[in-house]
Amino acid sequence: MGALKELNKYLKKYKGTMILGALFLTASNFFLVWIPVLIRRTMDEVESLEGRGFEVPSSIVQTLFSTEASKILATNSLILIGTVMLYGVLLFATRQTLIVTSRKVEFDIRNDIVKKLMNLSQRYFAENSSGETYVRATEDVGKVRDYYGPVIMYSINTVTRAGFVLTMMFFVNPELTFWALIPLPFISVFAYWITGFIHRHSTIIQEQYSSMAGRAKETFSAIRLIKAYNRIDHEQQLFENESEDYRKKKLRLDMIESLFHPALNFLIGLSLLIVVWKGGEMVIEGTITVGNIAEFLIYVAYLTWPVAALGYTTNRFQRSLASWNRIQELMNEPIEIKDAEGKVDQEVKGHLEFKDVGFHYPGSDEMVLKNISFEINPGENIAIVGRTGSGKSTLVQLIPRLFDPTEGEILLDGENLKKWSLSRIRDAIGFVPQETFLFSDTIGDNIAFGVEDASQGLIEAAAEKAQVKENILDFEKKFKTMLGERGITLSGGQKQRTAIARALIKAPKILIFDDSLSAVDTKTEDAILKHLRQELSGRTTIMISHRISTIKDADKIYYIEEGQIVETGTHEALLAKDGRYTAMYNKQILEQELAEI
Ligand SMILES: Nc1ncnc2c1ncn2[C@@H]1O[C@H](COP(=O)(O)OP(=O)(O)OP(=O)(O)O)[C@@H](O)[C@H]1O
Repeated sequence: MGALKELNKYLKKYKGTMILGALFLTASNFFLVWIPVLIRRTMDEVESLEGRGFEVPSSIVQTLFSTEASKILATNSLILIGTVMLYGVLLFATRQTLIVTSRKVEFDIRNDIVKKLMNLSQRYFAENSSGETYVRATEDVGKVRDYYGPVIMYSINTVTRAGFVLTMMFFVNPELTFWALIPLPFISVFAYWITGFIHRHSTIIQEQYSSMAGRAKETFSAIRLIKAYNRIDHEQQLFENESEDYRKKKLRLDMIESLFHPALNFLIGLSLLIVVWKGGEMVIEGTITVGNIAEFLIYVAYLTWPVAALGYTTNRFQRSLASWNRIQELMNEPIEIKDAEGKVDQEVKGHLEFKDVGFHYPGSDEMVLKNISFEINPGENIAIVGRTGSGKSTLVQLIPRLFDPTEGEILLDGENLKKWSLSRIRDAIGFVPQETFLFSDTIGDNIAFGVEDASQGLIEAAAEKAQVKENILDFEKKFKTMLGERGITLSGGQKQRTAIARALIKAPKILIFDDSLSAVDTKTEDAILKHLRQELSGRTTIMISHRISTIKDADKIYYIEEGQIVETGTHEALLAKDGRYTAMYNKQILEQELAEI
């Protein structure tokens, strides 16, 4: 019941429309029940004319209203047409209010989910697969929408229609009503059972479909690898297995669905048979008229859908609740990284200080960073080096608060990062991550990503500084060249330089390069660094690299090993120490010499 209350919260905004929709639906059912009455009246009135003889009318105009019989038929037909039209208009109004509202609520819920997801910490995304998250925002929202739309609409429909129809039936003949109603509960139970079965199997089929689609997606993404390794037949076989599984499950569901309507019609037929049989006896006894039987038959037909809908709706309601609970789990996830109350919201100068920072990833006890302490003055240029897996990327991810330290604190301009306005910090940082991600969009828009309404001049200047402008101008559509699935694929080095341009266009106070030049050759690297040096002056810069040539000019270099800073100093000072840094340097010099031979 608590969940129901929560579900209904979303309806508050649309209360007026919902009430209006309920009134339309009630009114439509009110008019509907008069249709059988009119039919019965017509039949009975026409029957009463039997034996009185008919005058043959000479024209259509004369037909209408000219004889007593045609007068009855014409009047009743007009009333009938009017009633049916009124019913139709009200039904249209019902769907336009109730179903349209359910779409609006669906829109609201989906927006809330996406907003929540955007603010959740990296921990959530590490613990939940992107597939699960996608299902929450799509399928689960769709199933919850069923509650606001069909479930509410069919429930109101069942109650009001059954109310009106049963009243009319009892009014005509309570005994015949009793007989006619006998098969109806079976219809309801049958509909409940069959929709449950369909739902369970649809879920299985959906999962199978996702698995098949996932395999196809992976296969096409890796098509070059598959061809190069001559695994086409093997992959084809794997796909066929998945496809065959899907086919079998789908056919089983199709069979059950094909049984649904004949079985339902059989039960409805049973009801109608009882009415004709029992009603026939009553006509012979003189308790009811032939018109009453026709009237009853229509009433029974009217009742069957709402009664079947009872089972169907109960099932859908259960599904909506299950989906709602899954959505609630997501909505109740704590937002761990957020603005503090009374947040610091001022211009960032770029002074950074790590104080005894320790960190382990959520779900793991292993400390990836231990007792990290260092300070960077505004405009200073520092570098972090170390072997793979030593914790370099983890360290820089703490600065834009993608994670918070588990021990110690990080100060920005003397204030703990946690006290700062999140958007202030993130706006002040230009981050070039280790793995470049480019959107399926134009190169220009990819560069302009972090800046609202960036001018073409600004985009081109950023591309120039990142040494990628010439490459872009070589493309036919230049900055309008599409990237990604529907466009071209950039080389690794071009991608990295586009990502650097994306960071530079923000003109940020703090720049972080996480191994951002690994895919460019040393000549291009030199050219980029030369340009960057001017760009970096006045900005706090942290540069991670495996290549000593990239960072040797830094104001200070930190060598990290197993999450700890083990050596610090300028390039020269570190070489003089003849420690790990020197060993790394010598190894790289040797490798370079060997490559040149
Ligand atoms: N999300 C995560 N959950 C758990 N452990 C992680 C996660 N990300 C990284 N690690 C682990 O943390 C350690 C440090 O990783 P990190 O990426 O910071 O190293 P790195 O020095 O940047 O390495 P590289 O130079 O290869 O990029 C590694 O042992 C890695 O396996």
